Amino acid sequence: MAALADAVWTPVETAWGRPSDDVLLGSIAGREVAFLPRHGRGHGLAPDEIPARANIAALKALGCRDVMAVSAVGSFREHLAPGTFVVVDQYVDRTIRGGRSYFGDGVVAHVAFADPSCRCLADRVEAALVALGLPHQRGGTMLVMEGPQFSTRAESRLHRAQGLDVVGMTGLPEARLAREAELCYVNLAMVTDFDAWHEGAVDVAEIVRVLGQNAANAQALVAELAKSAAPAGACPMGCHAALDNAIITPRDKWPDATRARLATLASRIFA
Ligand SMILES: CSC[C@H]1O[C@H](OP(=O)(O)O)[C@H](O)[C@@H]1O
Ligand SMILES: Nc1ncnc2[nH]cnc12
Repeated sequence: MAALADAVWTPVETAWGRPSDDVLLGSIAGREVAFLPRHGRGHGLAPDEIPARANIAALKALGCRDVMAVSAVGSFREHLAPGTFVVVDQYVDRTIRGGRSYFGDGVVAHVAFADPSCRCLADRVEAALVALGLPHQRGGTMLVMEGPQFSTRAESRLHRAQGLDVVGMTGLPEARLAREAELCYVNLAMVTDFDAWHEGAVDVAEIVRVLGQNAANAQALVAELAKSAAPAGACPMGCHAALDNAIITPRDKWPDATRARLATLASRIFA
């Protein structure tokens, strides 16, 4: 992230443990920006080893309001060629990993997740893509698979026939947790390959090559997004009030330890 001024890698500890790595804190055009590599620097964490709860909790604790997640994805569509960006608006979950909620342990909550992406933040991401002239599609459904192996050809053909757009391994539970943490969240997926439905097979070397070719575009996009104005006050989509009407356990039944942990995530309710 060359655009990040005065950048410092900063350790963060959360009630859900340490995030994937230290967080790079800096600023772009006077706006504070935090960057967290979800696989860690050097890519030492497999998709199911990513501490997603700690990652989102760390960003929340640092005062982040908007989270743009960037993911490398395979494409199920002929027109979504490598190098294309997709502003993801829906997900289909094929993961089996745990750690998908901050709730439980005596405090039960069910947040709405019908519209998993923040439309206001997606508007700003789209505007940045347009400003930079980058190939993109606004909206698209990401299939999140467990991995770490890529899909079989049969799985890939099935998911393509189901009308899904892209496939990745990390978009969930991240988006679920961002909603519970009352953050605005959108995933910007960068297509690195046609998945196995296409000829040939997916190959990490090819993915890394395409990522390398498009890293400058992704960085320029983050810089452009940071320059765009966030709406003043609470998110009009309600992201900052996601826990209103979601908690079913009465306050007087909340165990102290759980309440204290949740207070680090949503102090307006649990502090
Ligand atoms: C390097 S290919 C597989 C790997 O790439 C994607 O990572 P991310 O979502 O963090 O960009 C995919 O989900 C897999 O984890
Ligand atoms: N084809 C693919 N399947 C799953 N995750 C991916 N990340 C990048 N390409 C992928």
